[in-house]
Amino acid sequence: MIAEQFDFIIIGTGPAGFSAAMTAAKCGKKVLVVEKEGSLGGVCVNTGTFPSKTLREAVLLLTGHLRRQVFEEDSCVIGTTDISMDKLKRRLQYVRLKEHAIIDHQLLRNGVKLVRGAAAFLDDHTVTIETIGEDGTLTARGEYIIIATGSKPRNPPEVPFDDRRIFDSRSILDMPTIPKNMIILGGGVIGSEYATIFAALGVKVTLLDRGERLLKFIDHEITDELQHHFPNGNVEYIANCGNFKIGVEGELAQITLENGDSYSAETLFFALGREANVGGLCLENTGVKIGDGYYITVNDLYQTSVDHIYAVGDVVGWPSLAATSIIQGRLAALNAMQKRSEAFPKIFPVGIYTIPEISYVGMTEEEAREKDYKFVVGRCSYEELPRGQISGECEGMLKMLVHRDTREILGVHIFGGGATEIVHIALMALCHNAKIDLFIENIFNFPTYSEALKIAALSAFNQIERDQCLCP
Ligand SMILES: Cc1cc2nc3c(=O)[nH]c(=O)nc-3n(C[C@H](O)[C@H](O)[C@H](O)COP(=O)(O)OP(=O)(O)OC[C@H]3O[C@@H](n4cnc5c(N)ncnc54)[C@H](O)[C@@H]3O)c2cc1C
Ligand SMILES: NC(=O)c1ccc[n+]([C@@H]2O[C@H](COP(=O)([O-])OP(=O)(O)OC[C@H]3O[C@@H](n4cnc5c(N)ncnc54)[C@H](O)[C@@H]3O)[C@@H](O)[C@H]2O)c1
Repeated sequence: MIAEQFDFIIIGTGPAGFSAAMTAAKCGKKVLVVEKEGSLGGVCVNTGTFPSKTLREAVLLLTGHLRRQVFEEDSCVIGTTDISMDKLKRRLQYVRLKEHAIIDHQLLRNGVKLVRGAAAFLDDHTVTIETIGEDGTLTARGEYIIIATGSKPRNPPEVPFDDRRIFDSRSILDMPTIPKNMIILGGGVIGSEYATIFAALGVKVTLLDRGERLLKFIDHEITDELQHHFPNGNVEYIANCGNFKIGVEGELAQITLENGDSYSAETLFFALGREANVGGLCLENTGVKIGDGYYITVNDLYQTSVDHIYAVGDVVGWPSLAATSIIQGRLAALNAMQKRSEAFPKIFPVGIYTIPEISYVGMTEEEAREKDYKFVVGRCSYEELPRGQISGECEGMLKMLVHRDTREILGVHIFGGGATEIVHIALMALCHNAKIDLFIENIFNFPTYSEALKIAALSAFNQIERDQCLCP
């Protein structure tokens, strides 16, 4: 069989693969994209980012979560309204289908060839594709190949997943009904986001983690705020859970901890991390090396150990975000074409879509202390923020870490409405080594959530001035 020749073969249509394909196609390259699933967009569109964020918005709308706070209405949801899993699933599917069509159309109009099927390497330049349709097995040769195969939930074999009582992040949204109670194992991003979403829906959630606190990597004051404001008080957090055994007892899922404590619920959601999709790629037919945790090893240009094979997105490990995968895909394609030299940004924001949401950029207070920085913390509470009062979002805060001598902003951490949007203003400030004066001297729309940045900057300014007066 003669293999068709391409400038680029890209394996996977998640954010990493899609962005690589578009970058190469816009530069006039002949591009083949291979996708093994029937639907385009990867975990991002089908089981991860899109569905979880769509569920969050749907739950906020249908339960009237904010409205209930503003008008002090009762919080009980299940059984009192027409919210059902079927209704939620219809909304998730509508958004997925819209996105599939957008991706399909954008690839088509940019001349990218799309083949649906599983790709595997024959050698360093050739892949075979077991197509889903009637085309059988195809072979293609690429001058460059970009692996963007993503990740899947890390599911240990001893956990009896049955997609009826015990679920992972792929299957949780296929639950037939909304349970009255749920155990979530894992206080990482997935566990914390879903815990607050289901809690807002009226589900009693028991959230277990082996760590002392949720979301260990974020500023501790922000996690404390999250734990104090769990929606409807419906989340019980159990820290330091230790080893566990998971089973089923009648119709209930059950988890027993090493200290003997046992918890049962209609649903158990296992959310303990993810692992790279490298199985089935036949990487042994290439010189591509796999490193710690089975992630593909890459250099700063996203080249694997074979110069013309690149890898991007979740398959290379941290930070494993849709946000960062998009830029990695672009960088790999640009580097292969030797177009221009851009580097992965040193500073980037993280958005966590709990209810209320969290976002941050830059150093945490704990990091600033460890590094012995001289800093002050400027704060703004949403209770005192006009926009917070008006919108009924009084649960929230913004803290700004500021260097005491230079007045440069070191980090911004936000918990509350608009957090994942306003963080980008802070990002721009950090990228330009801005001082708090930038926020103090410029005019912001009023009333806005962004004003929290101005108030926190003023609060930091006052502390610096006061300290300078005390110690001239
Ligand atoms: C529940 C959840 C919520 C999330 N929320 C967010 C969020 O809010 N914000 C954020 O930035 N990130 C979020 N993420 C992370 C984000 O979804 C991932 O970082 C992102 O999808 C990774 O993109 P990717 O292109 O590397 O891989 P993926 O999106 O996983 O896509 C990989 C694609 O490759 C295909 N593939 C695999 N092997 C082959 C093969 N051999 N041949 C052909 N095709 C193959 C797969 O079918 C898949 O379509 C979330 C993840 C989860 C699980
Ligand atoms: N908003 C976002 O950007 C977003 C949202 C969801 C997911 N994601 C991506 O998905 C990835 C995976 O998320 P995740 O939450 O599954 O993984 P994670 O690695 O973030 O969290 C896993 C959690 O499980 C805990 N844990 C691990 N082993 C344990 C054990 N044996 N017993 C008890 N607790 C244990 C860890 O302490 C950790 O808190 C994230 O790293 C992130 O990249 C991003």
